[in-house]
Amino acid sequence: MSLQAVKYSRGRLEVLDQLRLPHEFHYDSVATRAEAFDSIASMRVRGAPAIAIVASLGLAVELHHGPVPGTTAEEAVSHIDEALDYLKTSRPTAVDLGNAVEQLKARVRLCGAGGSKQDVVDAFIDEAEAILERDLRTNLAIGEFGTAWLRAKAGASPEATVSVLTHCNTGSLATSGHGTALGIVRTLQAGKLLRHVFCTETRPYNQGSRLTAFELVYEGIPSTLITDSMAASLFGGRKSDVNMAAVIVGADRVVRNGDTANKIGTYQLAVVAKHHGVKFIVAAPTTSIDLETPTGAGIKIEERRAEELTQVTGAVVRPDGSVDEGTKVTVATADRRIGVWNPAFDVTPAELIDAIVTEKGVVERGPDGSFDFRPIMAERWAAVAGQ
Ligand SMILES: CSC[C@H]1O[C@H](OP(=O)(O)O)[C@H](O)[C@@H]1O
Repeated sequence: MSLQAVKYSRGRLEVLDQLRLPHEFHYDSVATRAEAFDSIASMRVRGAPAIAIVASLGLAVELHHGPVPGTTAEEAVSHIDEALDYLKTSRPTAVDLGNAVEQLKARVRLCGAGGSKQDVVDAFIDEAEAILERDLRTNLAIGEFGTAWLRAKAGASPEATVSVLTHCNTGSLATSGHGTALGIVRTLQAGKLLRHVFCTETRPYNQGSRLTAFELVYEGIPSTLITDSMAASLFGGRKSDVNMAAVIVGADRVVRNGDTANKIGTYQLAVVAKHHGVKFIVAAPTTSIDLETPTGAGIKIEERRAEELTQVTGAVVRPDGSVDEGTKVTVATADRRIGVWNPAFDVTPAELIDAIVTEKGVVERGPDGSFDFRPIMAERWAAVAGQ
């Protein structure tokens, strides 16, 4: 049984507050679009698929309890469109949220033509619940495809188990369950192909040390936590008994040529992996693929507030190691504060990625150094090409 980022039944959504992990296990009730927005923007819930799920279900719960303004189907469609446009602004980089918004809008528009106001509300709730239900199946398929690829291309076998490194958190706390990159780790473990998984701390939010380590220990998966700066030494000094086969990461947005936005620090892991001959694979549902953006240059990278770097776990650790709980830097001292640059993501160029594992199959980098998603996303390609 893995940890659950969300608990949902029709009319009720509870979201695990990941800012409190691993010290405290607390679920917030989310019953409105505003509560869903705040949970996402504050990163109490995070992870590209989980963000889309909470936004969709948070609005579904609000609509379930009503009242929904207006009397006609058209008024209901317009009300929902406005709410979805608001939720889409909660975090800009992960494309799953934008794709879920478009999927939900299309469903209610279809129903709005000739249906009643209640038909539109029911259609929205059904579609939001379908997004939740589909996510777990997607992650299990990613796990199977990724494991098969590692067996074929990285020599994973019960006789020659492999070690992998993962960055950030892409497990049950970032999805509806099983996970994407961490889903491949779970499937490797279930198939007795995993020797060891290394997870990076993933500063400054510490998704690795607070969330991934928590998931791995919770399930007894053999694992070691390292700081983000230790990866090169791990690969460079890797002993044969580690058998480091691949870096496996998630994605917030994969664009048409395969360039991939993911947690800050991913790009440097790709460079180090290339230097040391370690495979580098991205695990992402097709809902994380944005065919409308040609290259990584078109990806908006979210920048977050300086305090995420200057305050560690809500306190400031003084030079002598003592902790000052909740220290706030006042305006008077602002001129003495260090400048901070805090991009939440970076872009790994396609040329550094060996394969992108989706629920519809694995796409490998082509001879021209980019990726061709047409074989697994023909319909979406046609729609984009037709624009
Ligand atoms: C399957 S989660 C994908 C992706 O989302 C995470 O970002 P954040 O924790 O800021 O929401 C991270 O980049 C994961 O790789």
